[in-house]
Amino acid sequence: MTYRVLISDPLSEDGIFPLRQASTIKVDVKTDLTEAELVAMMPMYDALLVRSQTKVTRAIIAAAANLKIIGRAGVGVDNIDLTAATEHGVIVVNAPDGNTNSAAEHTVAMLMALARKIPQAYYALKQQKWDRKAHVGVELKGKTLGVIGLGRIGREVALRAKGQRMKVMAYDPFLTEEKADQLGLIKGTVDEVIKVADFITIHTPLLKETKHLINADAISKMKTGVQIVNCARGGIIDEEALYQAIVAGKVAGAALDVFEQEPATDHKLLQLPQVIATPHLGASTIEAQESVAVDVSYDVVRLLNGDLVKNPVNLPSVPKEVMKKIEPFFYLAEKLGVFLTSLTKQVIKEINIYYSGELHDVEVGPLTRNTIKGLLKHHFGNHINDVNAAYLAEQQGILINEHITSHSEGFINLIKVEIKTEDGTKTVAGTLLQGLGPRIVQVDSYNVDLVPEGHIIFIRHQDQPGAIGKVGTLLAKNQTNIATMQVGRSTVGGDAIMLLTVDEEVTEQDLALLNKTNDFKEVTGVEL
Ligand SMILES: NC(=O)C1=CN([C@@H]2O[C@H](COP(=O)(O)OP(=O)(O)OC[C@H]3O[C@@H](n4cnc5c(N)ncnc54)[C@H](O)[C@@H]3O)[C@@H](O)[C@H]2O)C=CC1
Ligand SMILES: O=C(O)CCC(=O)C(=O)O
Repeated sequence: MTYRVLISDPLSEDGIFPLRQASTIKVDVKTDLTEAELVAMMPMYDALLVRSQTKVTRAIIAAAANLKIIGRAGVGVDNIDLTAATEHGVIVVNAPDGNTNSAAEHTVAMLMALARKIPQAYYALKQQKWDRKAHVGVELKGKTLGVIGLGRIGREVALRAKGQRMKVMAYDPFLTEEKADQLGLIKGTVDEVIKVADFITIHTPLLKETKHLINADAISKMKTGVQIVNCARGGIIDEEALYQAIVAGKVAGAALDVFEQEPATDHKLLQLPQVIATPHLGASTIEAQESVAVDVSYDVVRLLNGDLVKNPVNLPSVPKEVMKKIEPFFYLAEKLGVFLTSLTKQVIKEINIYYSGELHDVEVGPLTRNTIKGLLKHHFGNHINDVNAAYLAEQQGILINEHITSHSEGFINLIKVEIKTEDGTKTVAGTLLQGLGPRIVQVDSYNVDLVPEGHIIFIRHQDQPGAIGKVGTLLAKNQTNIATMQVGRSTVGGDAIMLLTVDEEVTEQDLALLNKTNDFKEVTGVEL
């Protein structure tokens, strides 16, 4: 099998060696494609690798029938329609660490260039103007740098600013006093930071909450003469508000690597002498480009080999050691879902999954996704996978609850799945027996011992003499051979179940024959 990978933005050739050397992968590099061209080409590709130029829209994702993974060689994934990717079961990965250093260095370069008006002086000198008065700057030493967003890049910038003997005050929703002390900086709220800072640098992602975080109101709270650096994302600063504040003399200068609309060649901010700018160059170093390309390439190779990816964006990442513990349960979880959903034709309203025994202290999210996949496979076929299982369930209005209990009913580990439908509640439970593999051990209130695979006939009936014999005789008429059989009953003569495994796929004729007798309350074929 050969997988096809499309690289639609310029990536470091040295960085994509993991793809080039994989014998099962064919790489095409085609840049500057329009959306329509991508829509037309995508059906033949299994993976798409981009930087920030390609806008991976819903239309492109919807057209990509074979697409399994989108790799973003960089941090920000705002050029990818994540909702559409999740909905279509396409995993998105990025390279969160590869360009941190380059982006931090670029920010510091912009900060220093801004403080000392280096680009303006350079530009004047190139025009043969030796004007020293016009380019008097300010020192960084002793000034306060306000850092909004203290993630990977923000932290590196803060440390470098301390090297310039600046005071650093930062805001990040995850910044604790302890962490701030360790880093030698002051923790503040956004308002506190922007009020005291002489220079402000932004390092958040562009989110609903951060869009126009720096707007006219925020600027009005800043010191007159403040200077602002944005090497994160255009759109975090309200560009019109910044323009007006610079013209009014409130903001003394701005250094911008990013713009709300890129490319931004004729932006009015660029007309202001107080604004210095670069065309989104934060990550543009040989080292960063090689590093991010290597990281996403390896993740594409991992996924296409059926392995776990390292940097998923639309799936929580699970540490390797946890994954090792829960991976053996994936099969069981999915089969419990398939089994249970086969027993009802009603719409599922609620799913409760109980994890117990040795599963009580692990990250069970991946198991839940496998269970949901099993439960909904019936409706969504191969379209459902780990990436979109929870999303699709949510879209159907199904309530999903995970319960961690210590009560494992005598088993070392137990997964119990309960669904609520118009019909009432149905449950199935399974365990992983050491050395023996997975078993279904409970169906509703009946204890059973069933290997969850193959062709199964599930029957609900009244406990009475001859019931078992009748099933054997009827199936024999269709030449259907029973491999194993189990019965369970609530009380003598009460409600009972039969679980038969048969050699071939359960046919409509088998079910029709059993149903015709009216001796059985429910007859269902289950394919596991
Ligand atoms: N100019 C360029 O070429 C590059 C730009 N970037 C951009 O830089 C930004 C930061 O990247 P990283 O540090 O790698 O990301 P990160 O994920 O490590 O850090 C982002 C931080 O922002 C914080 N944050 C989220 N919402 C916030 C809010 N409302 N207020 C304050 N903080 C908030 C998060 O808690 C997190 O600590 C991203 O927007 C990324 O796309 C990254 C690399 C290169
Ligand atoms: O690919 C690039 O050069 C942009 C890098 C960037 O903005 C990011 O990684 O978020």
